[in-house]
Amino acid sequence: MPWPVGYGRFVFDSLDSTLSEAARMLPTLQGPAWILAHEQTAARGRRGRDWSTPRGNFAATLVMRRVEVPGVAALRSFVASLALYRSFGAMTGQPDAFALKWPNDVLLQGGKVAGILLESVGDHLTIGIGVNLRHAPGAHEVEAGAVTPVSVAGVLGLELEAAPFLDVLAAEYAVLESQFQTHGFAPIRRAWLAHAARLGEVITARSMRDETRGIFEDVDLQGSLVLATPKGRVKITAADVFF
Ligand SMILES: O=C(O)CCCC[C@@H]1SC[C@@H]2NC(=O)N[C@@H]21
Repeated sequence: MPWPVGYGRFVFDSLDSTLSEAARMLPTLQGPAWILAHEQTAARGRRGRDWSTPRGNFAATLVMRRVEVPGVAALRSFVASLALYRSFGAMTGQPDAFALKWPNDVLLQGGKVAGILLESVGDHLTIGIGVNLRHAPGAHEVEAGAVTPVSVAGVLGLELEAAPFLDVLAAEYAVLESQFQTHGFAPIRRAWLAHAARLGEVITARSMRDETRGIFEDVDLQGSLVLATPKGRVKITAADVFF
């Protein structure tokens, strides 16, 4: 797939974090850009957690100017996770092995294979993407009850390389980004839901403050998780989901 027109591409051997490098590079960038590192020494995950990137895994950040209000810009986590889903399908030939977990994890045969962290830097948005291509942390390294981490190599026996993975992901992302800009979130949401894990099943959403258990009914047009609970429909804007 050709590299998408208008996007920068920067590849580093080792960085503290591609998110941090994106923030440092911002003043020099002319347009949206992808920043890849073959190793990260101080990577961060969602909710202040660490993220491990040994060599062989994929770590990249897409940085772009934020033109919408923050709530709309944050919907790009769905654009990015859908692009990841499509890239996995294209690179492995096994799309049905993958599923999407709200808000933006990708699962491979039920285990977490990729995560996304969105950050705002002034009027820019950075979308950090980590994929366990070769290595996955041990189950004891993640929160109790969390989905077990897995790698593409461990589950499918395929040894994918980070740079070609970036080329496919950047192309898939650019197609979806232009769809998002033209048609808004609705088609992205529909496509995302078509690959959602545990839709129609009972799940638990846990935030810093509370825990809600209910049937995973929908993701609304604001990207909120909609659970049907004994007390009625509950919309959740930020939480971790447990199965
Ligand atoms: O907690 C999660 O699931 C999100 C993990 C995001 C990790 C990626 S790796 C590339 C980018 N750089 C970072 O420091 N974090 C993100």
